[in-house]
Amino acid sequence: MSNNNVIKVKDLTKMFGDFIAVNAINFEVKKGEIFGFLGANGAGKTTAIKMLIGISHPTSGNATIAGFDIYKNTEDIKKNIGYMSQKFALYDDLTVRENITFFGGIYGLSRKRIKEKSTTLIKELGLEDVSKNLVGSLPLGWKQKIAFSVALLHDPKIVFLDEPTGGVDPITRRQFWEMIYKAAHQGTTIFVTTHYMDEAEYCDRVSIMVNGKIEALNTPKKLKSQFNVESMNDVFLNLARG
Ligand SMILES: Nc1ncnc2c1ncn2[C@@H]1O[C@H](COP(=O)(O)OP(=O)(O)OP(=O)(O)O)[C@@H](O)[C@H]1O
Repeated sequence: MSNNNVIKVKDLTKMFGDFIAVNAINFEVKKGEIFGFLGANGAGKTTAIKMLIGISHPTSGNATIAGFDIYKNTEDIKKNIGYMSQKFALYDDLTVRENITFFGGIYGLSRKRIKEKSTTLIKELGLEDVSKNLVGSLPLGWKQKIAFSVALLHDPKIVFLDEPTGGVDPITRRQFWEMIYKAAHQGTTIFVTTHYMDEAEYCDRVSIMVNGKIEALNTPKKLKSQFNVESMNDVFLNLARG
């Protein structure tokens, strides 16, 4: 195993009673890689992510995140990762700047650093005119772009994105992915779930989970050639149909 692998997962399993939600999954993710974690609804993606970020205890198996053990080093994991999802991102009743300040505080950044980061971030996102507006008043796509930047505030080694672009229009999704590429280019590892197959094409490698198991894992190009199809959508349909 190379030291370049910032996520290492070995036989990771989660059971709820007799039901196996995540069934002995294995994979590794490299520094700066964009890793797509795909699967139909209920395949086990969120359950797996919860174990990887140290908020759910596995039934069995192992994993390390940025070198930290998911059983023993959950606090270190939290300091070294960012997280955002479609369901939880920012506080609607705080302004853009207040959200940045709030999350910066949670991540342990100094007041000075928070101020610097807010100014740069608001400028980079072109949000100068709305920085004092409540986040709840902004379009969903803007919120998700701000939420992604906020998830990167503390310069995490890995960022976990659970359906970050759900419900966002195609143009804004494309802009969101430009932000993902930029972060990955700067060395941040991106672990992303999505139901949009065009987004699967943007990933360096993609795993596809079916009923708790990883049934395929490779680059989009190799997956398409393996299944002898033209698109990731067809790869996905082949696997989901079983
Ligand atoms: N706390 C729980 N107790 C019992 N079953 C659970 C629990 N959490 C998840 N499950 C079940 O585990 C399976 C996997 O759920 P999970 O949320 O991980 O899927 P998912 O791939 O993230 O789906 P989606 O794309 O809909 O978010 C589902 O059948 C779900 O009902």
